[in-house]
Amino acid sequence: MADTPPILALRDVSKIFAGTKALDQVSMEVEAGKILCLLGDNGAGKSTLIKVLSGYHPPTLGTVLLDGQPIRFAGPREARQQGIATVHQDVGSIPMMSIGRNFFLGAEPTKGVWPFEHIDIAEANRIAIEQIQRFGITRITNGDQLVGTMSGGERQVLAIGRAMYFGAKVLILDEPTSALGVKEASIVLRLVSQARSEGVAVVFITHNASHAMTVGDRFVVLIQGKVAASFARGEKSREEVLNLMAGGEAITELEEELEASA
Ligand SMILES: Nc1ncnc2c1ncn2[C@@H]1O[C@H](COP(=O)(O)OP(=O)(O)OP(=O)(O)O)[C@@H](O)[C@H]1O
Repeated sequence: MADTPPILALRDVSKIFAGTKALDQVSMEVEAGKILCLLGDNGAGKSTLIKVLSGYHPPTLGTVLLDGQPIRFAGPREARQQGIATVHQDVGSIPMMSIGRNFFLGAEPTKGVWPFEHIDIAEANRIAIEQIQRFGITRITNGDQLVGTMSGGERQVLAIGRAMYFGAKVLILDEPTSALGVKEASIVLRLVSQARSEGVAVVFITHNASHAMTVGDRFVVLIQGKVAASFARGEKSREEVLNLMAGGEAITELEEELEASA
């Protein structure tokens, strides 16, 4: 039997903005049931890469492959329809909206027959609570509760759980843990590994090497738009990864400077 192609892949993708090469011949593969960590310092090109993967930007050069077939998304909606879900750090949730309404945002279950059809709030609440509880948020039991009362980690869980409930095949998580404390981050990391065990392909964008190394199967380090390193779990130490992310020399220079002044 032939090998199954990765769900999503980039082949020699470059993205050029008015003279700035944000991505320079990037190749990578996103596989079902695996967590691919995308690491890089500010300005390394992570946001641009997310936008290419999620259909916002067509690549200037190179190819995006979906299930092994070249594809040019017309826009983010088409990528979403293909099962590529992106959860941004601010998760786009509306604080004054209830958890149940937020979970469905426009896709609420309805009750009755037109013209008497109306949104089934009780059903929306029941499903939203069932899903967030499934992912470990057991303290919240009422779907009428406002999103604004949830912690940052809980909101991430709501957004990621929502994407999974609506059938995401690829989950692109943009810095999901960076604004969170240790305990909150661990709730999100647990959910990320749960998504993997349910067969979702996860792209985990972060500049936190420890978080990445806790859950990652593969790692891609971007420096100035280029893939500076690509390796599997266990192939590099945390120090090596940190060094790579910092561009190596900068950290070594700093260490020497600090040693000299000690
Ligand atoms: N729409 C755009 N027009 C012009 N230049 C852009 C555009 N988007 C990104 N860039 C440039 O591309 C480079 C990579 O930016 P990008 O935002 O992808 O990096 P990043 O790794 O996501 O950084 P950060 O973590 O700070 O968001 C930067 O030099 C940036 O100025």
